[in-house]
Amino acid sequence: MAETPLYFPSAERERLELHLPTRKDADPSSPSCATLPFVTLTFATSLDSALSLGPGIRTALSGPESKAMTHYLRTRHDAICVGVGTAIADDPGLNSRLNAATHQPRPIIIDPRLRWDFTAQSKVMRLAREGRGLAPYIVTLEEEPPPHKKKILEDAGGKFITLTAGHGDEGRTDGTRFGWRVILSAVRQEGLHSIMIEGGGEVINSLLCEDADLVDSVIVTIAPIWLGQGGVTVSPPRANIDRPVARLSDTMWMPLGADVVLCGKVAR
Ligand SMILES: NC(=O)C1=CN([C@@H]2O[C@H](COP(=O)(O)OP(=O)(O)OC[C@H]3O[C@@H](n4cnc5c(N)ncnc54)[C@H](O)[C@@H]3O)[C@@H](O)[C@H]2O)C=CC1
Ligand SMILES: Nc1nc(O)c(N)c(N[C@@H]2O[C@H](COP(=O)(O)O)[C@@H](O)[C@H]2O)n1
Repeated sequence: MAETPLYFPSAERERLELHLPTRKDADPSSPSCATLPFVTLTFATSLDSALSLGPGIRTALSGPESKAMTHYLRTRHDAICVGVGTAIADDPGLNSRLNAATHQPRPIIIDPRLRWDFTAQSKVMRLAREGRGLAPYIVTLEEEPPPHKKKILEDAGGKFITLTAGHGDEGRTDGTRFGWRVILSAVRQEGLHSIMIEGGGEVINSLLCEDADLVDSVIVTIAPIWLGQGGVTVSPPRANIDRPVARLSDTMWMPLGADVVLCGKVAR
């Protein structure tokens, strides 16, 4: 059944503008056009900092108004990133279903060991084949992904991006952690100038813990609900016991339906 398109009013679009990538970020003659993409960290959280009821449980937090905002953000970024945990748990579309959307973001899935079976009935591949979204770029450690998977992915316009693990391995012993700077630089090398990072918990916590300065803008939907213990939470490990991980400056709070959206920059 066709989904109803989402609407996001122009007054709210204008309020978000300061927190979004600009054309300058993609203009090679501009100093803003850097070697890394413009990074927006954006997710929906409960009052107890949970993204979902638990690993593997798709949980709707955003109301219709803030969901429309997220789909507007998807039209304003070249790429959209989630971890393999989210790809498996949610089977997300990662496209924009905004009314009259003219731009779709490139899904980037961080999947070092190729756990996600995108070849079966994944929504993101179906949308790509239907021309309603783009096929994913899958960031992996595997130097030789299975040829049949490679063909399916490439036929739809996607690809595997093989990176080596490095910088950031401290927190993991299995050697499968990419440094975020490495991931972002690979994304930029694909000609993508802006990326919204949606989650899930491990993606967000590792990004904030490793280098919150990589984040240019934060746009968080806060939903008026406590999910309770056992959820996937945003709570990055602290490098220094007596220092917070990061603080936001230039904050703007925007009520949207029953939710409130917090925008800000990581204070430097
Ligand atoms: N409320 C919201 O806005 C959102 C909610 N979610 C929820 O989050 C949950 C999934 O979160 P998680 O289980 O934490 O999974 P995740 O989506 O963060 O994926 C974790 C996996 O990604 C890979 N990964 C992440 N960072 C990596 C790095 N730097 N280097 C190499 N590999 C890396 C690893 O394989 C890791 O096991 C789901 O329940 C989903 O519904 C996800 C996105 C947004
Ligand atoms: N903004 C927002 N609000 C929620 O309540 C959510 N659960 C999420 N989740 C993120 O959106 C993805 C689903 O996207 P599709 O609608 O299927 O395109 C999900 O995978 C999370 O990244 N986001």
